[in-house]
Amino acid sequence: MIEAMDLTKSYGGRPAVDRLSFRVRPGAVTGFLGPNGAGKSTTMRLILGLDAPTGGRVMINGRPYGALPAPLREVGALLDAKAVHSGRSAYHHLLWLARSNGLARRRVDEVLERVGLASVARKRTRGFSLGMGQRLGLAAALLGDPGILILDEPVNGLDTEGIRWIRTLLKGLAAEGRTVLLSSHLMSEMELTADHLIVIGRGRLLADTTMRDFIDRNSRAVTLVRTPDTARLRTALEERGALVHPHEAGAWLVSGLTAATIGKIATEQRIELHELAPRTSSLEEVYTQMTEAAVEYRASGEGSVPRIRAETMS
Ligand SMILES: Nc1ncnc2c1ncn2[C@@H]1O[C@H](COP(=O)(O)OP(=O)(O)OP(=O)(O)O)[C@@H](O)[C@H]1O
Repeated sequence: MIEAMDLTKSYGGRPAVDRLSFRVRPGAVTGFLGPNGAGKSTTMRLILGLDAPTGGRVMINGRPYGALPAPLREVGALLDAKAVHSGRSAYHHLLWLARSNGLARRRVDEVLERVGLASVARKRTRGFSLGMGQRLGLAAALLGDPGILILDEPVNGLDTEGIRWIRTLLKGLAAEGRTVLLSSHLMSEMELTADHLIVIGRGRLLADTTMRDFIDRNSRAVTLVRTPDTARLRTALEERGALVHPHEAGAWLVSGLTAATIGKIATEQRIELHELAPRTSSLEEVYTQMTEAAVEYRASGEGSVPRIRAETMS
Protein backbone atom coordinates (compact mmCIF):
# COMPACT_ATOMS: atom_id res chain seq x y z
CA MET A 1 0.00 0.00 0.00
CA ILE A 2 1.24 3.49 -0.90
CA GLU A 3 -0.37 6.36 0.96
CA ALA A 4 0.16 10.06 0.21
CA MET A 5 -1.18 12.66 2.62
CA ASP A 6 -1.22 16.31 1.55
CA LEU A 7 1.95 15.59 -0.40
CA THR A 8 3.46 18.82 -1.71
CA LYS A 9 6.64 19.63 -3.61
CA SER A 10 7.54 23.11 -4.78
CA TYR A 11 10.39 24.14 -7.02
CA GLY A 12 11.34 27.82 -6.72
CA GLY A 13 8.03 28.53 -4.98
CA ARG A 14 5.92 26.86 -7.71
CA PRO A 15 4.10 23.69 -6.61
CA ALA A 16 4.81 20.72 -8.91
CA VAL A 17 2.78 18.52 -6.54
CA ASP A 18 0.07 20.29 -4.58
CA ARG A 19 -1.53 18.77 -1.44
CA LEU A 20 -1.97 15.40 -3.08
CA SER A 21 -3.70 12.67 -1.05
CA PHE A 22 -4.35 9.17 -2.38
CA ARG A 23 -3.92 5.48 -1.64
CA VAL A 24 -2.59 2.90 -4.08
CA ARG A 25 -3.98 -0.47 -3.05
CA PRO A 26 -2.70 -4.03 -3.52
CA GLY A 27 -4.19 -6.49 -5.98
CA ALA A 28 -4.76 -3.95 -8.75
CA VAL A 29 -2.94 -2.02 -11.45
CA THR A 30 -3.42 1.68 -10.68
CA GLY A 31 -2.91 3.98 -13.65
CA PHE A 32 -1.34 7.35 -12.90
CA LEU A 33 -2.45 9.90 -15.49
CA GLY A 34 -1.88 13.57 -16.11
CA PRO A 35 -0.76 15.87 -18.91
CA ASN A 36 2.94 16.70 -19.41
CA GLY A 37 4.25 18.53 -16.36
CA ALA A 38 1.28 17.52 -14.16
CA GLY A 39 3.63 16.16 -11.49
CA LYS A 40 3.59 12.37 -12.04
CA SER A 41 7.35 11.84 -12.10
CA THR A 42 7.81 14.19 -9.16
CA THR A 43 5.22 12.21 -7.17
CA MET A 44 6.98 8.94 -8.02
CA ARG A 45 10.33 10.38 -6.95
CA LEU A 46 8.78 11.54 -3.67
CA ILE A 47 7.35 8.06 -3.05
CA LEU A 48 10.80 6.58 -3.62
CA GLY A 49 12.57 9.07 -1.35
CA LEU A 50 14.58 10.47 -4.29
CA ASP A 51 13.26 13.92 -3.46
CA ALA A 52 12.07 15.36 -0.15
CA PRO A 53 8.55 16.79 0.07
CA THR A 54 8.04 20.47 0.85
CA GLY A 55 4.90 19.50 2.77
CA GLY A 56 2.82 16.45 3.70
CA ARG A 57 4.19 12.91 3.51
CA VAL A 58 4.06 9.66 1.61
CA MET A 59 4.30 6.22 3.18
CA ILE A 60 5.07 2.77 1.84
CA ASN A 61 3.50 0.04 3.96
CA GLY A 62 3.18 2.61 6.75
CA ARG A 63 6.74 3.98 6.62
CA PRO A 64 8.60 6.57 4.58
CA TYR A 65 10.87 4.98 1.94
CA GLY A 66 13.98 5.99 3.90
CA ALA A 67 12.79 4.02 6.93
CA LEU A 68 12.26 0.73 5.07
CA PRO A 69 14.73 -1.88 6.36
CA ALA A 70 15.13 -3.58 2.96
CA PRO A 71 13.69 -1.21 0.33
CA LEU A 72 14.18 -3.44 -2.76
CA ARG A 73 12.23 -6.23 -1.05
CA GLU A 74 9.27 -3.89 -0.60
CA VAL A 75 9.33 -1.60 -3.63
CA GLY A 76 10.63 -2.07 -7.15
CA ALA A 77 10.79 0.90 -9.48
CA LEU A 78 11.41 1.63 -13.13
CA LEU A 79 11.87 5.36 -13.59
CA ASP A 80 14.47 5.57 -16.33
CA ALA A 81 15.30 2.43 -18.29
CA LYS A 82 18.48 4.03 -19.68
CA ALA A 83 20.05 4.30 -16.21
CA VAL A 84 22.23 1.24 -16.77
CA HIS A 85 26.04 0.96 -17.07
CA SER A 86 26.30 0.18 -20.81
CA GLY A 87 29.60 -1.75 -20.50
CA ARG A 88 28.06 -4.36 -18.19
CA SER A 89 26.07 -7.39 -19.22
CA ALA A 90 22.43 -7.67 -18.12
CA TYR A 91 23.48 -10.47 -15.78
CA HIS A 92 26.27 -8.45 -14.13
CA HIS A 93 24.13 -5.34 -13.84
CA LEU A 94 21.52 -7.35 -11.92
CA LEU A 95 24.11 -9.28 -9.93
CA TRP A 96 25.70 -6.02 -8.77
CA LEU A 97 22.25 -4.78 -7.71
CA ALA A 98 21.46 -8.04 -5.93
CA ARG A 99 24.80 -8.11 -4.07
CA SER A 100 24.59 -4.49 -2.95
CA ASN A 101 21.10 -5.13 -1.58
CA GLY A 102 21.72 -8.48 0.10
CA LEU A 103 19.57 -10.44 -2.36
CA ALA A 104 20.20 -14.05 -3.35
CA ARG A 105 22.14 -14.67 -6.61
CA ARG A 106 19.43 -17.05 -7.86
CA ARG A 107 17.01 -14.08 -8.08
CA VAL A 108 19.11 -12.76 -10.99
CA ASP A 109 18.40 -15.87 -13.07
CA GLU A 110 14.76 -15.91 -12.00
CA VAL A 111 14.05 -12.32 -13.06
CA LEU A 112 16.02 -12.66 -16.32
CA GLU A 113 13.81 -15.64 -17.11
CA ARG A 114 10.63 -13.78 -16.13
CA VAL A 115 11.35 -10.80 -18.40
CA GLY A 116 12.52 -12.95 -21.31
CA LEU A 117 16.19 -11.87 -21.30
CA ALA A 118 17.77 -15.19 -20.25
CA SER A 119 19.22 -15.85 -23.73
CA VAL A 120 20.98 -12.44 -23.90
CA ALA A 121 21.93 -12.25 -20.22
CA ARG A 122 25.68 -12.24 -20.89
CA LYS A 123 25.57 -9.58 -23.63
CA ARG A 124 26.64 -6.02 -22.86
CA THR A 125 23.63 -3.76 -22.46
CA ARG A 126 25.22 -1.25 -24.88
CA GLY A 127 23.78 -3.28 -27.76
CA PHE A 128 20.30 -3.56 -26.24
CA SER A 129 17.25 -2.24 -28.08
CA LEU A 130 14.84 0.08 -26.29
CA GLY A 131 12.54 -2.85 -25.60
CA MET A 132 15.35 -4.96 -24.14
CA GLY A 133 16.36 -1.99 -21.96
CA GLN A 134 12.79 -1.73 -20.63
CA ARG A 135 12.77 -5.45 -19.89
CA LEU A 136 16.07 -5.10 -18.01
CA GLY A 137 14.61 -2.18 -16.03
CA LEU A 138 11.65 -4.36 -15.11
CA ALA A 139 13.98 -7.20 -14.13
CA ALA A 140 15.76 -4.81 -11.74
CA ALA A 141 12.41 -3.68 -10.31
CA LEU A 142 11.40 -7.32 -9.72
CA LEU A 143 14.75 -8.40 -8.25
CA GLY A 144 13.77 -8.14 -4.58
CA ASP A 145 10.39 -9.81 -5.25
CA PRO A 146 8.69 -6.65 -3.95
CA GLY A 147 5.00 -6.31 -3.12
CA ILE A 148 4.92 -2.83 -4.68
CA LEU A 149 5.95 -1.78 -8.19
CA ILE A 150 6.26 1.80 -9.44
CA LEU A 151 6.71 2.11 -13.18
CA ASP A 152 7.09 5.40 -15.05
CA GLU A 153 6.21 4.98 -18.74
CA PRO A 154 7.38 1.34 -18.98
CA VAL A 155 5.88 0.90 -22.46
CA ASN A 156 7.57 3.99 -23.89
CA GLY A 157 8.87 3.21 -27.36
CA LEU A 158 7.92 -0.48 -27.30
CA ASP A 159 6.43 -2.32 -30.25
CA THR A 160 3.00 -3.99 -30.13
CA GLU A 161 4.39 -7.29 -28.91
CA GLY A 162 6.41 -5.59 -26.15
CA ILE A 163 3.41 -3.53 -25.03
CA ARG A 164 1.20 -6.62 -24.89
CA TRP A 165 3.90 -8.47 -22.95
CA ILE A 166 4.13 -5.69 -20.32
CA ARG A 167 0.33 -5.62 -20.04
CA THR A 168 0.18 -9.34 -19.31
CA LEU A 169 3.10 -9.11 -16.86
CA LEU A 170 1.57 -6.21 -14.89
CA LYS A 171 -1.88 -7.81 -14.72
CA GLY A 172 -0.22 -11.02 -13.52
CA LEU A 173 1.73 -9.15 -10.82
CA ALA A 174 -1.48 -7.45 -9.59
CA ALA A 175 -3.29 -10.81 -9.63
CA GLU A 176 -0.56 -12.12 -7.31
CA GLY A 177 -1.69 -9.44 -4.84
CA ARG A 178 0.97 -6.83 -5.58
CA THR A 179 0.46 -3.08 -5.71
CA VAL A 180 1.25 -1.71 -9.18
CA LEU A 181 1.44 2.04 -9.90
CA LEU A 182 1.87 2.73 -13.60
CA SER A 183 2.18 5.96 -15.57
CA SER A 184 1.69 6.08 -19.32
CA HIS A 185 0.57 8.52 -21.97
CA LEU A 186 -0.80 5.65 -24.07
CA MET A 187 -4.49 5.85 -23.18
CA SER A 188 -5.65 2.83 -25.17
CA GLU A 189 -3.07 0.71 -23.39
CA MET A 190 -3.91 2.17 -20.00
CA GLU A 191 -7.57 1.34 -20.57
CA LEU A 192 -6.64 -2.30 -21.18
CA THR A 193 -4.20 -2.57 -18.27
CA ALA A 194 -5.37 -0.51 -15.28
CA ASP A 195 -8.20 -1.36 -12.88
CA HIS A 196 -8.03 1.90 -10.97
CA LEU A 197 -7.01 5.45 -11.93
CA ILE A 198 -5.43 8.40 -10.19
CA VAL A 199 -5.58 11.48 -12.41
CA ILE A 200 -3.70 14.66 -11.61
CA GLY A 201 -3.53 18.05 -13.29
CA ARG A 202 -1.20 20.83 -12.28
CA GLY A 203 -0.06 18.84 -9.27
CA ARG A 204 -3.60 18.43 -7.91
CA LEU A 205 -5.85 15.42 -7.69
CA LEU A 206 -8.55 15.41 -10.38
CA ALA A 207 -9.86 11.86 -9.92
CA ASP A 208 -9.21 8.75 -7.82
CA THR A 209 -11.61 6.02 -8.86
CA THR A 210 -12.02 2.76 -10.75
CA MET A 211 -11.44 2.72 -14.52
CA ARG A 212 -15.10 1.77 -15.14
CA ASP A 213 -16.44 4.50 -12.88
CA PHE A 214 -14.12 7.12 -14.38
CA ILE A 215 -15.33 6.36 -17.89
CA ASP A 216 -19.00 5.98 -16.95
CA ARG A 217 -19.18 9.17 -14.93
CA ASN A 218 -17.46 11.31 -17.51
CA SER A 219 -18.88 9.78 -20.70
CA ARG A 220 -21.26 11.67 -22.88
CA ALA A 221 -24.07 9.34 -23.96
CA VAL A 222 -23.81 9.17 -27.73
CA THR A 223 -25.45 6.93 -30.32
CA LEU A 224 -23.92 6.10 -33.65
CA VAL A 225 -26.50 6.16 -36.45
CA ARG A 226 -26.20 5.21 -40.11
CA THR A 227 -29.00 5.84 -42.59
CA PRO A 228 -29.33 6.40 -46.34
CA ASP A 229 -31.82 9.18 -45.53
CA THR A 230 -29.59 11.51 -43.54
CA ALA A 231 -31.35 14.79 -44.14
CA ARG A 232 -34.78 13.59 -42.99
CA LEU A 233 -33.46 11.76 -39.93
CA ARG A 234 -31.32 14.72 -38.93
CA THR A 235 -34.29 17.11 -39.14
CA ALA A 236 -36.53 14.72 -37.18
CA LEU A 237 -33.93 14.28 -34.43
CA GLU A 238 -33.04 17.96 -34.18
CA GLU A 239 -36.72 18.81 -33.86
CA ARG A 240 -36.69 16.61 -30.75
CA GLY A 241 -33.71 18.51 -29.30
CA ALA A 242 -30.89 16.13 -30.30
CA LEU A 243 -27.41 17.26 -31.31
CA VAL A 244 -26.32 15.54 -34.53
CA HIS A 245 -22.71 15.51 -35.73
CA PRO A 246 -21.17 13.85 -38.79
CA HIS A 247 -18.85 10.96 -37.89
CA GLU A 248 -16.59 8.80 -40.04
CA ALA A 249 -17.66 6.77 -43.10
CA GLY A 250 -21.06 8.41 -43.51
CA ALA A 251 -22.23 7.70 -39.95
CA TRP A 252 -23.63 10.29 -37.53
CA LEU A 253 -23.22 10.74 -33.80
CA VAL A 254 -26.36 11.73 -31.94
CA SER A 255 -26.45 13.05 -28.38
CA GLY A 256 -29.38 14.20 -26.26
CA LEU A 257 -31.68 11.24 -27.08
CA THR A 258 -31.41 7.57 -26.16
CA ALA A 259 -30.88 4.94 -28.84
CA ALA A 260 -34.42 3.67 -28.13
CA THR A 261 -35.93 7.10 -28.80
CA ILE A 262 -33.89 7.52 -31.98
CA GLY A 263 -35.13 4.12 -33.18
CA LYS A 264 -38.73 5.03 -32.35
CA ILE A 265 -38.50 8.35 -34.24
CA ALA A 266 -37.00 6.60 -37.27
CA THR A 267 -39.80 4.00 -37.24
CA GLU A 268 -42.51 6.66 -36.91
CA GLN A 269 -41.02 8.60 -39.84
CA ARG A 270 -40.45 5.40 -41.86
CA ILE A 271 -36.74 6.19 -42.14
CA GLU A 272 -34.52 3.23 -42.93
CA LEU A 273 -31.70 2.65 -40.41
CA HIS A 274 -28.57 0.67 -41.27
CA GLU A 275 -26.95 1.07 -37.86
CA LEU A 276 -28.08 2.20 -34.40
CA ALA A 277 -25.42 1.69 -31.75
CA PRO A 278 -25.08 3.29 -28.29
CA ARG A 279 -21.40 4.14 -27.85
CA THR A 280 -19.47 4.27 -24.61
CA SER A 281 -16.60 6.71 -24.58
CA SER A 282 -13.04 5.44 -24.53
CA LEU A 283 -10.65 6.39 -21.75
CA GLU A 284 -8.87 8.59 -24.29
CA GLU A 285 -12.02 10.57 -25.08
CA VAL A 286 -12.97 11.04 -21.43
CA TYR A 287 -9.42 11.87 -20.36
CA THR A 288 -8.90 14.37 -23.19
CA GLN A 289 -12.12 16.14 -22.27
CA MET A 290 -11.07 16.31 -18.62
CA THR A 291 -7.51 17.47 -19.21
CA GLU A 292 -8.60 20.07 -21.78
CA ALA A 293 -10.54 21.60 -18.91
CA ALA A 294 -7.43 21.42 -16.73
CA VAL A 295 -5.37 23.11 -19.46
CA GLU A 296 -8.06 25.78 -19.74
CA TYR A 297 -7.70 26.31 -15.99
CA ARG A 298 -3.95 26.59 -16.33
CA ALA A 299 -4.24 29.10 -19.18
CA SER A 300 -6.72 31.25 -17.29
CA GLY A 301 -4.36 32.04 -14.41
CA GLU A 302 -3.91 31.47 -10.71
CA GLY A 303 -7.08 32.76 -9.11
CA SER A 304 -9.62 31.26 -11.50
CA VAL A 305 -12.00 28.42 -10.79
CA PRO A 306 -11.24 25.11 -12.54
CA ARG A 307 -14.05 23.56 -14.56
CA ILE A 308 -13.06 20.15 -13.25
CA ARG A 309 -13.31 20.06 -9.51
CA ALA A 310 -10.03 19.14 -7.86
CA GLU A 311 -11.46 16.48 -5.58
CA THR A 312 -11.82 12.75 -5.57
CA MET A 313 -14.62 11.18 -7.54
CA SER A 314 -14.89 7.93 -5.64
N1 LIG B 1 14.13 19.25 -10.47
C1 LIG B 1 13.22 20.14 -10.85
N2 LIG B 1 13.46 21.47 -10.77
C2 LIG B 1 12.55 22.39 -11.13
N3 LIG B 1 11.32 22.08 -11.62
C3 LIG B 1 11.02 20.79 -11.73
C4 LIG B 1 11.94 19.75 -11.35
N4 LIG B 1 11.33 18.54 -11.57
C5 LIG B 1 10.12 18.82 -12.07
N5 LIG B 1 9.92 20.16 -12.16
C6 LIG B 1 8.69 20.82 -12.63
O1 LIG B 1 7.61 20.24 -11.93
C7 LIG B 1 6.48 20.09 -12.79
C8 LIG B 1 6.03 18.63 -12.81
O2 LIG B 1 6.99 17.86 -13.54
P1 LIG B 1 6.92 16.27 -13.64
O3 LIG B 1 8.13 15.84 -14.42
O4 LIG B 1 6.71 15.69 -12.31
O5 LIG B 1 5.60 16.08 -14.51
P2 LIG B 1 5.09 14.77 -15.26
O6 LIG B 1 3.62 14.70 -14.95
O7 LIG B 1 5.91 13.60 -14.90
O8 LIG B 1 5.30 15.17 -16.76
P3 LIG B 1 5.62 14.24 -18.07
O9 LIG B 1 4.33 13.57 -18.41
O10 LIG B 1 6.02 15.26 -19.08
O11 LIG B 1 6.72 13.30 -17.69
C9 LIG B 1 6.88 20.64 -14.14
O12 LIG B 1 6.44 21.97 -14.24
C10 LIG B 1 8.39 20.56 -14.10
O13 LIG B 1 8.97 21.56 -14.91
